[in-house]
Amino acid sequence: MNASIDVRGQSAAADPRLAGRALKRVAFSEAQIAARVAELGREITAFYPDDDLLVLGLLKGSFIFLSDLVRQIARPLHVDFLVASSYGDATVSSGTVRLLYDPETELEGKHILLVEDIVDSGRTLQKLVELLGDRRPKSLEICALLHKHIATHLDHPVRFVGFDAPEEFLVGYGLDHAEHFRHVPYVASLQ
Ligand SMILES: O=P(O)(O)OC[C@H]1O[C@H](OP(=O)(O)OP(=O)(O)O)[C@H](O)[C@@H]1O
Ligand code: HPA
Ligand SMILES: [Mg+2]
Repeated sequence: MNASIDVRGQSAAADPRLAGRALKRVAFSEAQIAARVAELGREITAFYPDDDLLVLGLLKGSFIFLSDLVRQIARPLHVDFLVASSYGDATVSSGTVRLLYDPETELEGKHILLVEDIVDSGRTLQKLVELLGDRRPKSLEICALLHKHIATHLDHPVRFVGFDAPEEFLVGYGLDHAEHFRHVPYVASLQ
């Protein structure tokens, strides 16, 4: 295992969750994430004027972020999920975003907040924004924990961003590589 120690006070070496798999360095520690998620919750609470907010979590990657984030939003809301996949076991997008589950909730006339773990190539977001836009929501905003800022073809701004992310493949706090590392409580670069 690579024994590099994180400069932000958390180490990915000697973490029993990794089962001997190497991670290069911690990019965002548990404490940093918790503080930023609380700030995002305050920003989102202040942003929405009335009661019909539907928070749509994009699975699988957003499952931890979403569950932490909604507990920091101090207003009524509903939660539903979308499931999409494009990476499989790879560290680059396959280019095809497969929608595996579509929410049953009526979206028309509602404020929708789509919650993503990471915006990388932007393909996933672009496809979902087109799909959700067709359902005539009252508003559609995006909240992403991590944004690599390399997407060139996003029609819709990402209104709420947790952290600007390095151009490295990141895992932990919901993000996987070949389904490993989702339960790691910090975000680390793979290699
Ligand atoms: O901006 P993009 O290049 O499209 O990448 C971002 C998306 O890719 C990942 O999903 P993945 O296909 O790995 O599915 P998962 O959430 O189940 O891990 C990630 O969780 C985002 O949803
Ligand atoms: O950096 C990443 N890590 C995990 N999943 C991802 N999906 C797109 N980019 C990433
Ligand atoms: Mg994935």
